[in-house]
Amino acid sequence: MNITFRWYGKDNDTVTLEHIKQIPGVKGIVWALHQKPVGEVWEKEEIKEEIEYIQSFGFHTDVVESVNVHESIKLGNEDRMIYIEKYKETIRNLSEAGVKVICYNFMPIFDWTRTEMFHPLDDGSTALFYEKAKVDTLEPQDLIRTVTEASDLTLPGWEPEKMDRISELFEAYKTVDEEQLWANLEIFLKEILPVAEACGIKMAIHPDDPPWSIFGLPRIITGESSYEKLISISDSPSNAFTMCTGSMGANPENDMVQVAKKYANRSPFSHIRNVKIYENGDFVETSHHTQDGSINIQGVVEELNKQNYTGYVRPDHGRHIWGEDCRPGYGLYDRALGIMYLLGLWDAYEAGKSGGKS
Ligand SMILES: O=C(O)[C@@H](O)[C@@H](O)[C@H](O)[C@H](O)CO
Repeated sequence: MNITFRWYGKDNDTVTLEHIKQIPGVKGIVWALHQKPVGEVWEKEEIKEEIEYIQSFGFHTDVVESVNVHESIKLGNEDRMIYIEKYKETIRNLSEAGVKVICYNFMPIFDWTRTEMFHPLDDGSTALFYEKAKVDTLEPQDLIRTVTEASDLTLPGWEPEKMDRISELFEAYKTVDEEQLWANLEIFLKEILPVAEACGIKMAIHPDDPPWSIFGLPRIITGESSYEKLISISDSPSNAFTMCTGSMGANPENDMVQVAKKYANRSPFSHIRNVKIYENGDFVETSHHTQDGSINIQGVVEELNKQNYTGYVRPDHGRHIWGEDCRPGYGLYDRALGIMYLLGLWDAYEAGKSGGKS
């Protein structure tokens, strides 16, 4: 288990690399060029500058999250090949800089979706919250306002340029159902995977969050059957997954321990976090502690340990605790606590293997 921490870049995050350096066990920074418009090539010089800065703190820069996929590719527009070619160039440039894993998603229009960014919890902290009835009745514009007004810093996947084109995009997606979206993903994968494979890069697709359709938009990376379909599209070692316990696990039908058992070997990157799911379909993000949420985080780590998992792992969304003012879900403190929990579990399972000697 190679522990990493997501960081949004200088002047784009309330957390600094100096802070992250003080969390035990963190080996690498999960990074991206967040200022790049979606679809543009990430140039060698700008990649170099970013990774040199991160590496000067002693962190590796093996994992990029995300290189976002241009909407034209997901929609299957006429100009998609232009963006696919640019994506390939970015893959090549990242591989030259030593990157090993690129996380991406194939969700139409929105990235992760929540109805409240700072929902109060009983312990006095706040956390991201998804209220099903609200999403079922809200207009997308209202939701966009909730998400974008929650932070002065732009949230990936919710870029203002894209949000300005929202009606146009909804119109365009009227002709794209699940089957069509799969077909568009297949074209994208068949184009980029040979390039990624030649470069030794794993393309780790992130599950849809939440893993069901919202606002009538198709969502296809939702559970084990999606993984099987992805595998059937290409058996390239570069066709890989980001296992995200909190995204896929928000649907209680997805047993994340089983998912880890079956797919950890195809997941070079894992996001580990917990959510508490309510009977009405709402869910709230909790601490990583297994007993606080609905996901068996302990069982997932046990499974990863059994498999001697060497992939990259990061704690994911934390609560906002101790008065921290931060990006929604991306504070320092609760994610640092999450890491300590993951490391504690891991070390205990390791010690068990060697009869108590760790
Ligand atoms: O929930 C989050 O914050 C992340 O896990 C996603 O935004 C993730 O970075 C993207 O979906 C990957 O493309």
